[in-house]
Amino acid sequence: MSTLTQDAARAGASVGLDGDRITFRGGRPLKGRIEVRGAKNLVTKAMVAALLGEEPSLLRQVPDISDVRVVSGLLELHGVKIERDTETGDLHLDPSNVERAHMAEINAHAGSSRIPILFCGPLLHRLGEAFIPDLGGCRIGDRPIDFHLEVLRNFGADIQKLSEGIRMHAPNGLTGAKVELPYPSVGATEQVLLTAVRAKGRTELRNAAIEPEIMDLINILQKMGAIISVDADRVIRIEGVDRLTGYSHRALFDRNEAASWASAALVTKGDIFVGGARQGEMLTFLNVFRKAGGAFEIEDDGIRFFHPGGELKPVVIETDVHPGFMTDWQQPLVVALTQAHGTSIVHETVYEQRFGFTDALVEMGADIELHRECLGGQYCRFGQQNFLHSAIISGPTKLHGANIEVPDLRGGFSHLIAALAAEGTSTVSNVGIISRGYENFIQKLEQLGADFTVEG
Ligand SMILES: CC(=O)N[C@H]1[C@@H](OP(=O)(O)OP(=O)(O)OC[C@H]2O[C@@H](n3ccc(=O)[nH]c3=O)[C@H](O)[C@@H]2O)O[C@H](CO)[C@@H](O)[C@@H]1O
Ligand SMILES: C=C(OP(=O)(O)O)C(=O)O
Repeated sequence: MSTLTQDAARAGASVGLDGDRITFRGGRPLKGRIEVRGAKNLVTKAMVAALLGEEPSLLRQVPDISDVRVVSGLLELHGVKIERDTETGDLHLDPSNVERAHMAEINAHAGSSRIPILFCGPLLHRLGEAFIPDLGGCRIGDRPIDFHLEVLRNFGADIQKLSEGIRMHAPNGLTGAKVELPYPSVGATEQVLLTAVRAKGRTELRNAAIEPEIMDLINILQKMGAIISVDADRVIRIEGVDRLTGYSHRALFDRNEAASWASAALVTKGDIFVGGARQGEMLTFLNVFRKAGGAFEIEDDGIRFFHPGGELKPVVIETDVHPGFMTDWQQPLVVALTQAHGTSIVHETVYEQRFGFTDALVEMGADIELHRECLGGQYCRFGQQNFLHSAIISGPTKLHGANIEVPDLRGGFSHLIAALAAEGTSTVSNVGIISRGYENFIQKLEQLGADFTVEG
């Protein structure tokens, strides 16, 4: 069994997906209402933040996704008591008895998610040492952790790389530092936040990421007693405090899931009301969605995304850090762009290998050419290298059914919606991965009228 397949099986099993393969009969518009709950990219970090508190925390709107299960498992190994109500989405985390966990038990979670690297600061504060297994997450580039390790060294951590995982100590505790990131990495910014809040003295972070999920993590840390200020020029300042309490927080909605369903509505000529979606965090997406010919209506309790009839239009997009066009929105939108009249260009500047999913779309009839050059106006780290990180999509092209294998989370969702838009029957395998970030996607597809069979 390949590691990818193992990931998929683990993810699928954890959400009760009967099989790892779905056969779709395409051509029906997706119509109806679905709900999105807390963001995968916030909830998992908020769970780690609970480790820093001296009292229990309550996180609300937690989705039933496999990344949440992986992080719950790791927290439990460290003695955090977790109670979960999947119906309401309430998650109670009690960190009163944080303890050392066995390396072998932690290693059982190796390759499951990227979140374990964020345990470093909280565990160093609580226990003086931490062991971090090899990370997982989507294979959409090399995804090094050099910024994280550099940040932790700046705070005073002593780091040892082992054949499996990383071990670290902080014999003299952790002390605030001045840090400048080479690139506004989401994870490295969170690393600084989760470490600095209880470090001795002040921390100044330059070139920080400012994604909405990071702002919501800052909200949580402030509720716990942290002192954090955010300047307009990507500078975050943190004054370390001696103790933090628990928190009670309603998690920010998953804007990436919402954008994915929006693209599903566009490509299937459908009409989807995404309950829980909000305008503010999706401004950049909504502009592009409108330029591509999609329509939306913003309500107090969600956003209706629909194909208003007429032709879809080509767009030029460069993915970027917030407030730019989020890289996680790119893959589902590319499927819709195969139906636009004209040539679209997508320049991926966040990950060097995020177009692997397009092979399957080409097999289904899409006209997509990948290029090594930066096909966009902005500086990109991948330009002078051998990475196929720009795409030219010419449309409209009829999509027809095919047998395809899901490569990663967003690529997988893209394959589902391509199969739903295609003429004829498609079999999509390795679908368990999709449960990493899309709660109850099978039930949601059913609610929206998709025609499919889950196979064992
Ligand atoms: C669980 C989670 O929240 N995942 C999100 C998070 O991933 P993640 O936090 O892993 O993404 P980063 O923002 O850190 O990565 C951005 C870029 O920085 C590079 N880099 C990062 C760290 C490092 O130590 N060295 C380095 O070179 C990466 O290879 C990548 O090219 O932000 C990404 C960018 O918005 C999203 O696509 C992911 O959905
Ligand atoms: C890349 C993603 O996630 P992760 O960082 O968890 O792999 C994603 O959510 O699209």
